[in-house]
Amino acid sequence: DLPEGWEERASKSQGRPYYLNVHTKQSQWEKPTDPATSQVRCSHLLVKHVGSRRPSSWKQDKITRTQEEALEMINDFRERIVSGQTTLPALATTESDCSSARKGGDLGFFGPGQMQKPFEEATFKLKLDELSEPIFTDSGIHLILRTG
Ligand SMILES: N=C(N)NCCC[C@H](NC(=O)[C@@H]1CCC/C1=C/[C@H](COP(=O)(O)O)NC=O)C(N)=O
Repeated sequence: DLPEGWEERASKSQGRPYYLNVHTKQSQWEKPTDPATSQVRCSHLLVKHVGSRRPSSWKQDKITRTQEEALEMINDFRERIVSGQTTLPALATTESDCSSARKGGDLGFFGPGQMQKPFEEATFKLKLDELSEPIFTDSGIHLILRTG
């Protein structure tokens, strides 16, 4: 039978089973041979505000914008990505208040317990290549793109 963390699911369209990683909700056609990983990968764009746990960044030594202004910026950025005018990695490079900006927002792989809960839960819920709604953490307001 299947290695730990995998479940077999009947595919409606293809008339053959696919396999679901119960930790990351990712699915695949190939029958798994290894235990399911609980690691996911994402890139994010963070806009900090005066209420952020660390209201400072590579962009701005003292961040004074309000949470409301940060949300307006995040919504504008999200529109520009959804409309295809730009991409999250490109925008994160110049606009993100996180040091990951220098890597297009890439945070690498992480598992449960590493990131603040709202961020972790949002990332695990996203499908591959899906862009989140604005996500609020103590760091500020994020857009998350699931990449792995
Ligand atoms: N494992 C990896 N790659 N790095 C460790 C991340 C530690 C983690 N960080 C976060 O949860 C915030 C929200 C999501 C991303 C993130 C990035 C923060 C945001 O900036 P800050 O509020 O710290 O100034 N910058 C770096 O940590 C935490 N448990 O505090």
